[in-house]
Amino acid sequence: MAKQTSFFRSVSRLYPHVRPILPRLVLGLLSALLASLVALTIPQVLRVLINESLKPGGARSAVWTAAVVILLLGIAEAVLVALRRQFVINPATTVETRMRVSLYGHLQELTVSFHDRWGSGQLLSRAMTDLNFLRRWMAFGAIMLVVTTLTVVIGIVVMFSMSWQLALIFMAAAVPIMAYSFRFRTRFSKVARRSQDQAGDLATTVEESVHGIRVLKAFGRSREALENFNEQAEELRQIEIAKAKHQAAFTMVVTLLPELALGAGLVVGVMLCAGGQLSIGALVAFFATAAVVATPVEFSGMLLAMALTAKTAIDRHFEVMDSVNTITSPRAPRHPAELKGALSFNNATFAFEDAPDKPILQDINLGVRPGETMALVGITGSGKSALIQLVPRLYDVAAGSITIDGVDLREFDVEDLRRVVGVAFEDTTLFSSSVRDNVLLGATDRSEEALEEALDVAQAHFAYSLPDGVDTLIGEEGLSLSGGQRQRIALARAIAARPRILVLDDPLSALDVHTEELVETRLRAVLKDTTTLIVAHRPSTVAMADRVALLEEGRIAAVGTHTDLLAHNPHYRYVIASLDQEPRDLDTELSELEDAADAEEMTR
Ligand SMILES: Nc1ncnc2c1ncn2[C@@H]1O[C@H](COP(=O)(O)OP(=O)(O)OP(=O)(O)O)[C@@H](O)[C@H]1O
Repeated sequence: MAKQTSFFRSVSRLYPHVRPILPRLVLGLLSALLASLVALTIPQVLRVLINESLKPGGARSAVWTAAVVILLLGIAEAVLVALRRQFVINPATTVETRMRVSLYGHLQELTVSFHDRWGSGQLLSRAMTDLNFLRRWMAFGAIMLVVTTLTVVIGIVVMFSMSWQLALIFMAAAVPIMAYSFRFRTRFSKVARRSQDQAGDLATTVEESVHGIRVLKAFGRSREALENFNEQAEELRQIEIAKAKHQAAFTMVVTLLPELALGAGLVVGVMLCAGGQLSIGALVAFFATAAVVATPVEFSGMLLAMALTAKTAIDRHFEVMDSVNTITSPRAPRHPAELKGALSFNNATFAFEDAPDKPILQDINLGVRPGETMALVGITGSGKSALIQLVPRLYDVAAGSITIDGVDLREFDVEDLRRVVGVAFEDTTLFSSSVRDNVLLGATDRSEEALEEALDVAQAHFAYSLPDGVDTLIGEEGLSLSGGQRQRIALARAIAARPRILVLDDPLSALDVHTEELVETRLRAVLKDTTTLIVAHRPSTVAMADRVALLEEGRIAAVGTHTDLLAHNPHYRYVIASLDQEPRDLDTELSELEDAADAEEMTR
C-alpha cells in the first residue's frame, strides 16, 4: 500500500492547498527568520560592549547604551515570534479544514469496492489525526525547520568571520551529525509510518466494538475485546517507544557533539586570546553566537521527526486522494425523455475486486418488464445482494451489460441513474437526523403529503407517535428504533424517492407476519407501475411478485411464475422449502404442488 517517495516530492503535493495562504506563510517565515537574526545580533552587541567598555579607559556609559539596545532587541525578538504565530495559525487551520473537506468529498465519490477494502479507522485517522498533525507542522515545524537551517548557516558564517579556527572546531562536530541524521531519517520514517497505520487499526477496532457493543456484551466477549484492544494498544506503545528512542538518540548526538565542540573551542579560544590573536569581546561573542546556533541544532531532532511524520501524513492522505473512482458518468451522458423502466441483464458477469478470478455472478441474462415485480430467490450466498447492487451501479459488471430501456447503465449520468433506481437494503442504515430527513433523503417531492404517503405504504405510522413525531432525531445519535421499525423507515425512504425502478434487498425480513401483510398489500398497489426487483427470503414476499428468478451459484437457473417453478423446478422447491416459516395456505400450496409434481414424474 505504501509507496516510497522522496520527502520533497511528498511535501510538494501540498502546494495546491498551501498556495492561497502562501503570502501569509512567507510572512510567518520572515518573522521567524528576523527573530533568529535578532537573536544572532545580540552577541555582536556584547562583543562591542566588552571590547569598548571593558578596555582600560573605556567609556562606562557604553554599558547603559548596550543594555538598552539588548533590551530592545529582546523585545523585537519576542514581537517577531508572536507575529509568526499570528501570520500562520489561522491560515494553517484553513488548509487543514480544506484538506479534510476534500478528503471527505473524495470518500463520498469513491466506489463501494474501495470502502470494502479500507478499514473505517484508517480513513478516520487520516481525516483527523494526520491532518491535525499536518496543520501543526505547517504552522510550526516546517517554518522552524527552514529558519533553523538558515540560522545555523548564517550563524556559522558569523562564527567564521570572528574566528576561523574556532569555527572549524565547531564544524567538525557537524560532520558526524549529518551522517547520523541520514540514518535517523531512514529509521524514523519507517517507524513513523508503522505508528500512524497502527493508530488507524486501533481506531477501526474502537469503531467496530462501539458499533457491535450489544453483540460483545450479549456473548460475554467484552473481556476478549479488551484483551485484543490491549494487545493492539501495546503494539502502538512499543512503536511509539521505538520512535521516541530514535528521536532521543538523535537529540543526544546533536546536543553532545556541539557541547564537546564548544568545550574544545573554549580551550583553543582562551589560548588564542592569550596569544593576542583574538579579542576577549570576539571570544565572548563567538560563544554567545555558538549558543544561539546550538539551540536550533538541539531542536533539529524534534524538527526532523516532525517533518518525517508530516511526510507520512501527506503520503497517507494522498493514498486515498489518488484512489480513482472507477464508477463515473460518461462525458456525454444519455438523457432519455421518459423511461419506461425495462431492466435487462445481458450476459452480465461480476466479481468482487479482492477476488477478481472468482466471479460471483456469471452470464446473467434476465429481463424485467416495465412495471413488473420480479422476485429474486436463491440459497444464501448465491449472489442475490450482489446482483441487485449492480443496478444502481454500486458495483460495475466485469463483462456483459445491464440496460434500462435498452440503454447501458454506464451511459447514464450516475446521479441521474441513482434517481431512477431506488434501493432498500436488508441491513438498514439510518442517519443521525429526523425521521423526515431520513425518509426524504432521495426525494424530489419533499412535501408533507409525500412523506405521509411513503410512511403509510411502509406501514411506518409509528413515526407519528415518536416524542417529536416525524421530527424526532433517530440514527446513531438519536432514538434507537427496533429492527422492523428501521426497515420500514428504509422502505419508506426508497418509496419516497419515487423511482422508476425499485431494488429491494429483502426489506421486510424483520417484520412480523401481520405487518408484512399490510405492507405487501400497500406495496402491491404502489408497485403497479414501478419495475421492481426484490430479493425474497419468504414465500409471502415471493407471492407478491409477477415472476420469480432463481439464482443458483451465481447463474440464473430458471425464470417463471412462482406456481410454474414450484411445479417444475426441484431446486426452486428446495429453496422455497428452506425459506422462513410461512402462512399455512402457502405451505399447503407447496405440498400440493410437490405431490402433483411427484405424481407427474411417476407417470412418465
Ligand atoms: N465485498 C466482498 N468481497 C468479496 N466477496 C464478497 C463480498 N461481499 C460478498 N461476497 C461474497 O459474495 C457471495 C454472494 O454474496 P451475496 O451477499 O450476494 O449473497 P446473497 O445471495 O445475497 O446471500 P444472503 O441470502 O445470505 O443475503 C458470497 O459468497 C459472499 O461471501
